[in-house]
Amino acid sequence: MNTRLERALDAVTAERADAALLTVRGLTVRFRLRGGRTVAAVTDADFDLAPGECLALVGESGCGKSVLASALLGLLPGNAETGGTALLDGTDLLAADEKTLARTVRGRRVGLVPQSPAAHLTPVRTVRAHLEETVRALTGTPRTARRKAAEDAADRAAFPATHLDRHPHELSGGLAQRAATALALIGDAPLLLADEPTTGLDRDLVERTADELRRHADDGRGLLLITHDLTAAARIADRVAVMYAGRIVEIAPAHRFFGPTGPAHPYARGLLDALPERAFTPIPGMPPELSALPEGCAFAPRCPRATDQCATVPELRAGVACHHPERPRA
Ligand SMILES: Nc1ncnc2c1ncn2[C@@H]1O[C@H](COP(=O)(O)OP(=O)(O)OP(=O)(O)O)[C@@H](O)[C@H]1O
Repeated sequence: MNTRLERALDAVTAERADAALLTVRGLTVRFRLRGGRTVAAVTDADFDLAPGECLALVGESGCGKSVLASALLGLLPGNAETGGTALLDGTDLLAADEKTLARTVRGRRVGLVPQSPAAHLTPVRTVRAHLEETVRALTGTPRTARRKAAEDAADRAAFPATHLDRHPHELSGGLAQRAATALALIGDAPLLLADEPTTGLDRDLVERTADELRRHADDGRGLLLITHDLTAAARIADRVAVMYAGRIVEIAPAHRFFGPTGPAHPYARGLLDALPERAFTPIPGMPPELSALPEGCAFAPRCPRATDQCATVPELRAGVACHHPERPRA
């Protein structure tokens, strides 16, 4: 990609960020464990999401992606302590009380495709009953039109009409995932959090689901796509945020991240190099325990570029939190 085109795309990205739908600043989540230990699940996350934008949140298992999404919906367990702000259209999601979240936020202003869909479906109700009830609760569609609305919702998420009368335990993981996506799309919430929405799907369904989520964003909604699937992220994301050990370590336009320029953070480069279609070289070592984080940059023990300077935590500057960011690959 030539630099003029890159600059033009960067300008579009910057313009979008000016009109943020969601503004997250200093989002921090700590879990208090018995015996006084603390899990630093999310630390100082800052990002914006504009209407019509898809931000992909990527990173290895356990780095805090789902906890961040749960914090935005007020769905954290009792041992969690949350700090920072997350403004959605004037409401601070982190400060809102349970009544506000239940009545006006969840499903209506913030939709969720949960990571474990089976756990979010009621075992004794069919998929059709789930869909019709959600249509009733979120859209006020009259009874006579609910059946059709439920079938349309299923179709949007590629859930087969032939399986609508099945119960959750009769669904494969991929079908449960599609049912959860159908439910999440019903309220047409301005912000959609999709936590691993393509897990358990074959590649063609991954693409179909990702494209449907992208269309949802194209209609002017914000989409936070939490995923391990960098191929799905490359397909639909406008920007990519990379988390490592609870912190966002890089946030970059997707065309730069996945294009010839590549990411600047050594961890983000490692994630891409681990892909089978790239170098297929895993990052050595393991992420640290979030209850025993090292001093300084948490990636330093695995980083080929680490120096003594990395004994202090690098701030996120110009989209990257690293003392020794990689130079762009021309
Ligand atoms: N209730 C809890 N009490 C203590 N620690 C928790 C709790 N819930 C989550 N954690 C910890 O928070 C960290 C972040 O978990 P999270 O589920 O957000 O990771 P993730 O990046 O979404 O991983 P995955 O992709 O595997 O879902 C993990 O170390 C997890 O063990």
